[in-house]
Amino acid sequence: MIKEQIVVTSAQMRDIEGRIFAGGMPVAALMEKVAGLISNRLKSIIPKDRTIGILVGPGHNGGDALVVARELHFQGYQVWIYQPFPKLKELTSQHLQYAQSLGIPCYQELAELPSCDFLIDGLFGFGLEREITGNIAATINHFNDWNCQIFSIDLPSGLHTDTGEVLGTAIRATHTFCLGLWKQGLLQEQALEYIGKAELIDFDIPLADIHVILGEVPKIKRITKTTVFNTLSLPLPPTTHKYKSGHLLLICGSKRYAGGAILTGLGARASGVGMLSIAVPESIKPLLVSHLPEALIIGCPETETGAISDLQLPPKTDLSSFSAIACGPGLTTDATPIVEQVINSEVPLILDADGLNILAQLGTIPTLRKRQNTTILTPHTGEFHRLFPDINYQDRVKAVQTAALQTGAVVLLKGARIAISNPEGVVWINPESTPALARGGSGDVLTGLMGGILARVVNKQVNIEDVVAAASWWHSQGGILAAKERTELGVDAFTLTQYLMRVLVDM
Ligand SMILES: NC(=O)C1=CN([C@@H]2O[C@H](COP(=O)(O)OP(=O)(O)OC[C@H]3O[C@@H](n4cnc5c(N)ncnc54)[C@H](O)[C@@H]3O)[C@@H](O)[C@H]2O)[C@@H](O)CC1
Ligand SMILES: Nc1ncnc2c1ncn2[C@@H]1O[C@H](COP(=O)(O)OP(=O)(O)O)[C@@H](O)[C@H]1O
Ligand SMILES: [K+]
Repeated sequence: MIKEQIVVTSAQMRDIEGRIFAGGMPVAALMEKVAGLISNRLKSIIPKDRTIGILVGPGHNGGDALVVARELHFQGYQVWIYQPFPKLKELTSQHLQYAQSLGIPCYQELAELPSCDFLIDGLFGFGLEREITGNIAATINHFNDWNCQIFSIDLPSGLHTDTGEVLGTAIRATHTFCLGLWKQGLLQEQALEYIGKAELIDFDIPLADIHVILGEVPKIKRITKTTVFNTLSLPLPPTTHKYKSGHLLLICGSKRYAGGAILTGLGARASGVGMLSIAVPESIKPLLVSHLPEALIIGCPETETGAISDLQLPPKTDLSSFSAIACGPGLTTDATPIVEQVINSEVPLILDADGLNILAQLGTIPTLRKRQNTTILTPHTGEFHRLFPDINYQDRVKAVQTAALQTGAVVLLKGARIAISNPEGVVWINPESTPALARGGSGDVLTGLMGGILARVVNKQVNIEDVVAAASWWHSQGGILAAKERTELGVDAFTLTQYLMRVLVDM
């Protein structure tokens, strides 16, 4: 298990820390170690001639901040401390006393504060247990109005450690140094505007202690590069052939939405799948052939509205000839019988877009209960609500767990932080993405990419949720790379497909 993959709640973090202390590690020694690591990171970021304001809370988050203040003071930075609480935990109080004895200016009143270039937020960490109100809330709002960079220790003060919810008010950090293990709240969409750039400060928590509290296989994990690499099944075996590298059937597109079929096809191409077949309405077949010459384009009879009316596969082929099917982008809801047909097949299946809208019309849970093989659903929040009107998707982790449990499918909820669950409640969260992906068509690319990976590895004893996670990570990294080179406005869905391969090259 890799530390970067692990996600904890505040209760789990407290239990893990409890084991470290029970093992004999002195609390004060751990605080020195943690704060030493934070100070070193800060030294590498903040130029020497700058003034740093340190915000100190009543608990050990404040203690960490005071050790940081001391270390930066000795390194020659101009440092001041703001500590508005009447009562501090003992260790925190001792560090405050020592900082005062060193002559570091300490203030209790906002009005007295000098200006500064950077703020360090050590008001609250994972010990925040209730809404922030009154003076402290006003203080946080005041600092948010200062136009300077804020580094939060562990998490921005005011965020709920598990849900990322703002408890009254919260520091809007530009950087967050998460301590030891990733806190669940930092991966929730509602926290994103507060955490800035987040990084993990690894202070050597023994894996044995983590295992005791989280189990050998933790339920909630962050997707990392390693997850993806393990899933992609590389390098290719030297004696492979095209049918051993998977055969994906895409069912997508209509006269109205022809572009969606192209984007899904280009996403699938990037996966390296051995064989790609794409079923589309006959009238758009020439268009698909011109964009994807390597794919077998199956022109199907169409309805008056230009949707596929009959899945006319080539001779000697039926649905069971394919390793996986991805169905939905651009279909329109006129293709209902086609979606019913693939749901009734026994082939591993991804449903997206209109595939999901049709599933919702058919009745999500009873329809999926009939399926024997793997099903993956990839809704955005609108589609999720249509599929699961009774599930509250504010808590996205719980929402995907419930949806997966109810349907037996692997469920991916799209958004800034994609959450994925299998029916046993094992969750992956995609920790990094870019709003540059919030554009029409980028979901089609994801469906194709995921379909291709699924077809390649489905018979190789992989966990299906790992495939879904790998596709999500790869897709987001493609967006991040494209945005870096082309700005956040330069990542249209076609361009995104051109960056996917680059992600692997850089890996
Ligand atoms: N042993 C150590 O030195 C370590 C310290 N760490 C730090 O310790 C932190 C956890 O420390 P604590 O458990 O002391 O908790 P915090 O420092 O997060 O805050 C708890 C304190 O805030 C008070 N409080 C909670 N909610 C409040 C509210 N809404 N308004 C006013 N006061 C409120 C509590 O009564 C308590 O005094 C971590 O976040 C991290 O920064 C660990 O990460 C690493 C190890
Ligand atoms: N704010 C955001 N930050 C990061 N990724 C996003 C954001 N908004 C959307 N995305 C991603 O963009 C894709 C959009 O997919 P979708 O909503 O299906 O669009 P479409 O159907 O037009 O292709 C998904 O992968 C989603 O996770
Ligand atoms: K903090």
